[in-house]
Parts: sequence; structure tokens; C-alpha cells
Amino acid sequence: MTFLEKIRCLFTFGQGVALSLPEFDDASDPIALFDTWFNDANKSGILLPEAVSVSTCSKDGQPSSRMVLMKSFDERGFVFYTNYGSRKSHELEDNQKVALLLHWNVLQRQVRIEGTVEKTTLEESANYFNSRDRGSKVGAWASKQSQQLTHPNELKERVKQFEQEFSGKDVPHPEFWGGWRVKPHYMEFWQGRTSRLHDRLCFEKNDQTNNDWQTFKLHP
Ligand SMILES: Cc1cc2nc3c(=O)[nH]c(=O)nc-3n(C[C@H](O)[C@H](O)[C@H](O)COP(=O)(O)O)c2cc1C
Ligand SMILES: Cc1ncc(COP(=O)(O)O)c(CN)c1O
Repeated sequence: MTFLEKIRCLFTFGQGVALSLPEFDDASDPIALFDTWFNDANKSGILLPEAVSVSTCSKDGQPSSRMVLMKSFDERGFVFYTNYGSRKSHELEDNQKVALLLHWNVLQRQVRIEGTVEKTTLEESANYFNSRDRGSKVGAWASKQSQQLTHPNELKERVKQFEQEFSGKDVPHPEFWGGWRVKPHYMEFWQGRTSRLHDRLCFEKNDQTNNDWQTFKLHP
């Protein structure tokens, strides 16, 4: 973003900002647009611009949402890492349909993503796990994510146990921990405007095997 655009964002905060959405053309690609917006969010000083809400749905249709950190994205999809024994992972095993939501408030921007998930490869998960700090690696072993604590000190004790187990060694990548890649079939870019006359730019595809996105706009 230019300095002028930043000033305009500040002055119009809450009223809709004055950054324009690009017009459609044949080359319209939602991943490229996401890349631009994600860069803007990174440059804007927002804390954790990569924080994203992930919504899953249980077998009986109960949706649930939680925040995760998006660690990478490209044409193949959006990747986050978690415990494969967690509630979200169990729900994703049963039902691969998923929705992501990002909100960059100072930019007055929201991105909605709908798609299906697949697990990242063991190699990809291990590479990411190995890049984490030691404390978070031990934490991944210690946390039985989404399970009830059986007694108040259980987590602390498990951290101690794994610190001892891996003392003086590299902390290995646990097979129960890894990535989910969200392959999008719908993406919507929302840009706040004055008088609530926001822009909504949508991309949809019916066939996951190609990159043919239909584009349209929605009333705010
Ligand atoms: C900003 C933020 C980022 C988070 N990032 C992650 C993440 O990348 N992976 C993860 O497993 N949990 C992350 N969490 C914790 C999750 O929100 C959630 O509590 C946890 O994954 C268990 O969810 P579940 O029981 O629905 O599976 C994050 C929480 C916050 C507030
Ligand atoms: C439980 C958990 N797992 C994974 C992450 C992802 O972040 P990182 O890999 O940077 O720890 C987070 C971030 N808050 C988290 O809380």
C-alpha cells in the first residue's frame, strides 16, 4: 500500500475505505488477489494477519469454529497445522467440507473461503513441525488437543515427561500432528465502502481439476 492509501484507510476507518477492488478480466485469479490482500494486511501492521477462522461440521450437522494460523497458501490451497486427534480434525475426517474466514479490520476487508480438505503429506507436515521452536514441539507431544484434562496438573506433568523423554535429542515429528490443506471452490473478497455499499467480488468453480473460475458480484 502507498502512504496515501494508508492515510485514506485511517481517515475512513469504520466508514469503508477507499481502496478499490480490481475489475474482472480474463486473467482474474482469486489466489493472486488473495496474495495482494494478504501482503496489504502484512504491511498494515495488523497483529497476526494470518489468523483465520476454520469452520467444520459434525456428522449430525453441528457447525463449530475456531482460529488457526494459516502457514502457507498457493494454487493448491490454504494450509494450517494442528493435532489430527483434535475435534476439528475428527470432524474433517468425517466431512471434508470446510469454511475459512479472515477479517482485516483496519483495511475493512473480509475474505470468505469454502472448500474441501486434504491432509498435507507426511513430509510437508514434518518439515513444518521441524521449523517450530522446541517448546512448541514438546507442547504438541504433551497436548491431547481437545480432550478433557483428567486432573489439573495433567498438562504440566505431560510437558515435564516429554521434556525428559527428549532431553538432549531433537524432538521428533509426531504422526498425530500435521497439516490440513483447504482446496477452495468458492472465494469472496469483501471491501468495506461508505453507506454500507460494500463491494463483494466472488469466484466460484465447479470442477476441482482445473483453474476455471466463474466471477460475479453480490449486492452488499
Ligand atoms: C489466533 C489463534 C491462532 C491459533 N492457531 C492454531 C493453530 O494454528 N493450530 C491449532 O491447532 N490451534 C490453534 N489455535 C487454537 C485453536 O483455536 C483451538 O483452540 C484448538 O485448535 C482446538 O480446537 P478444536 O478442539 O476445535 O480442534 C489458535 C488460537 C488462536 C486464538
Ligand atoms: C495449539 C496450536 N497449534 C499450532 C499453532 C500454530 O502456530 P505455530 O506453529 O506458530 O506454533 C498455534 C498458534 N496459536 C496453536 O495455538
